Amino acid sequence: MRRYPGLWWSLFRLSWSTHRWLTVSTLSVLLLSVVATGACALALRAAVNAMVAGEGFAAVTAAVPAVAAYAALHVLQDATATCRNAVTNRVARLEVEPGVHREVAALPGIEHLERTDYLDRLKAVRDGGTQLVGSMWRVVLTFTSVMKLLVAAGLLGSISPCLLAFVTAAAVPAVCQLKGQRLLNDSQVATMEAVRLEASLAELAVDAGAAPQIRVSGAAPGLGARREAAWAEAHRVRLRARLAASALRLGGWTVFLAALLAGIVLVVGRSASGEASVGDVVLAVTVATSLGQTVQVTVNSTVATTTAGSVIEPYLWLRRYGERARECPPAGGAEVPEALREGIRLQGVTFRYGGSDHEALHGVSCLLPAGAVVAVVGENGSGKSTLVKLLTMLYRPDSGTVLVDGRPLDRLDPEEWRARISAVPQQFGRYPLTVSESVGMGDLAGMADRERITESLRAANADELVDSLPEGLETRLGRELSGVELSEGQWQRLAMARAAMRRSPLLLVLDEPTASIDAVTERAILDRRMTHARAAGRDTGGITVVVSHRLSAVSRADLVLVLAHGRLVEAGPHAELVDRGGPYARMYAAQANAYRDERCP
Ligand SMILES: Nc1ncnc2c1ncn2[C@@H]1O[C@H](COP(=O)(O)OP(=O)(O)OP(=O)(O)O)[C@@H](O)[C@H]1O
Repeated sequence: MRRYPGLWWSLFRLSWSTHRWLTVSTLSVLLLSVVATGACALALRAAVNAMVAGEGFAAVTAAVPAVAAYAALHVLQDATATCRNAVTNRVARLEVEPGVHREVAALPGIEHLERTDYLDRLKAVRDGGTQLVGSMWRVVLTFTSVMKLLVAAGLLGSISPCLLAFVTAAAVPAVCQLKGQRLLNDSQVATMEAVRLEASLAELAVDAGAAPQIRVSGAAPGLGARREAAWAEAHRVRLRARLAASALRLGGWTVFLAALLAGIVLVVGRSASGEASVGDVVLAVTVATSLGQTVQVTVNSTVATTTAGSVIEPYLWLRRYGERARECPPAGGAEVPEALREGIRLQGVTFRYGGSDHEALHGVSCLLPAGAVVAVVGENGSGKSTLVKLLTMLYRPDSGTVLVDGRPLDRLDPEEWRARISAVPQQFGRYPLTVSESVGMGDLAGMADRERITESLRAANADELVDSLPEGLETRLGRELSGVELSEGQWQRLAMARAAMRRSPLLLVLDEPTASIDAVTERAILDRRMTHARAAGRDTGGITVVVSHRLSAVSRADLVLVLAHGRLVEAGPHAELVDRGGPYARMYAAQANAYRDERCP
């Protein structure tokens, strides 16, 4: 909570600098409503006292401002809501939410996009801009409500100091409601995991990718039961908290109403004994009635402000995360070489994902020679993708160093390094664009170069695919926008073509680039890429790293790195590793036997 005032102040400044007139209007109507509250009660007292004294003209003179202030109060109530909503929505949608998206995109690496703690908070904040800015205006509203309470206290105190005790009673419902809200918040936090599980299982039930296996295995009832159990668990805890909060609220308002009644009885008694005027009675009733309303607004604003903690906390967390990420930018100072001479050297590279209990890579040391085609193989989870993520600077090693021709990778500017590399990641994007746009995105500078796009498609064996599409390069892709839907392997070929847009990268990473492609085409694509990579590598020393499970497809690589449980267990050319009879030879023999068995049952 200590950082909340700072956040509200920065949101107010943002509101002031971007939507000044709306901000001024909102503040003005809020302040006018405070003045109108006091003016209405005072004018009413004067009118009633004049009437009782038989002073007709004075009564009418006082009644006019009383009616005007009363009318103004109602108009201002609507105007406050309209102005507040308008400024809140504009600042949230036009400033805060786009700011969050910019911040996410500006963070170096992708670690944050794979961390559930980051993603959970991002989800809470992404569409919560209105709640965030609204919380700042709620604070302003609470201030004006407190000012109204002070005005009411002054007016009641002018009748009798005893009535000030009645104002104190107004705090009881506020405290009770806040306590109740805390119970509700705690119950939300306690059941967050069950709610998340319920939501994930609900999504899984309608996920097209998961549907075939769910149908075939008959898992739907089991998943449904698990989902219902998660929902019931969350519902039970939340219902109990809601009942307790309602009981507290009821208790608080009962105390307030009892005090209200006692206050009115007191003033009527004083009036009967001549210590107070009839106008005082009217004033007390008017103020007391509006006090109830003011207390309600104050309580609601305070509760809404504390509820906004569910957005404010994640927002502050994301900001701190961004600040910390920016505090340790790449040291810089080293330039990305024009061409590689030695290659990329890994020295004792160790890495563990945030929240994971084991190292994905442990003490990996090797040289990826300039101009070479390097295959990275190993069983599932052995660390292959992690290795290429470190090479593409999506993550940094926890210890150890990656040297690019002797220059520490983490001293290169990530943007400059990425401008000189190219990659087909394991999870490639399916861009819902036209074919030419989808491929051209591989190098924005070449987006308009049709020849280059066609060449890139040829390099990925995707030229025939494009010829078969209704509008060739201009065919829109993706089911979402009524475009043509491609098969997994066809999408993958487009991703390969995208990576081929950069002609001579210093590092080309192909992480299972052909996993969804049939074995014959895979061999053809990889052979073609390797030939191209070797030719390009001779000029620039560019290195090609291919991650694959099909060992026969990468047997032509210059160097094979074999990973097991995050460790480099073997390295060398294919033939040498086969002769050595170690883990690689065993994996290779097992795959060859399986292939033979398949062909000769
Ligand atoms: N985002 C992540 N958060 C936490 N742990 C992760 C994450 N990604 C991978 N891991 C873990 O790191 C280890 C290495 O994963 P990696 O993806 O590098 O393996 P891989 O060899 O590429 O596997 P596969 O052949 O299945 O693609 C695994 O134990 C995996 O569970």
